Amino acid sequence: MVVGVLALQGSFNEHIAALRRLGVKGVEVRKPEQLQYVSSLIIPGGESTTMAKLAEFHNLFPALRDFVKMRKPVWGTCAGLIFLADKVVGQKSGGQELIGGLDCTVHRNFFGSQLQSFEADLPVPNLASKEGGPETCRGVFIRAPAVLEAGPDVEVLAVYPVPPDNHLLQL
Ligand SMILES: NC(=O)CC[C@H](N)C(=O)O
Repeated sequence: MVVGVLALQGSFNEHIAALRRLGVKGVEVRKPEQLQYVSSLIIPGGESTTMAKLAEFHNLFPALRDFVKMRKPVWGTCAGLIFLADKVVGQKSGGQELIGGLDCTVHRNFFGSQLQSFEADLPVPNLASKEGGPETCRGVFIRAPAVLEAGPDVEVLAVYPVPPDNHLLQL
């Protein structure tokens, strides 16, 4: 099993290093043809507008969409999640190209700027009972997006509750 990591911009090195710690072979993907040699793909965090421009420049979108359509496993972290969403709000003017395939609406910068970044423990009871891991998972929210709506076939693994008086809900 070889896991591809989209290596255009952002935290691809960290994902490759995490795979190495797990004993899984991870390879950097920069060209469309490299997708043929990986069984699954991670799209890292970073800056989704920049990443989309680079993906467009390298003509990666058609191959990425085919990869998703073949139902091969794809993991999106932060900017990677934005890439995979069917719908995005809060885009820069002119919009940005998406891969799509994940039936959800994502707000690109829901939690604000870099200064508003934070960490929180998220309860993951279903994961813990199915996989036997810890009851919580540390969430790191760096200029983080939020999933505002998810379709009926999307399984939600963890939720970060936003208080009803939070300014973010007025966005
Ligand atoms: N940590 C991240 O990947 C942040 C994503 C960022 N909000 C974006 O628009 O791309």
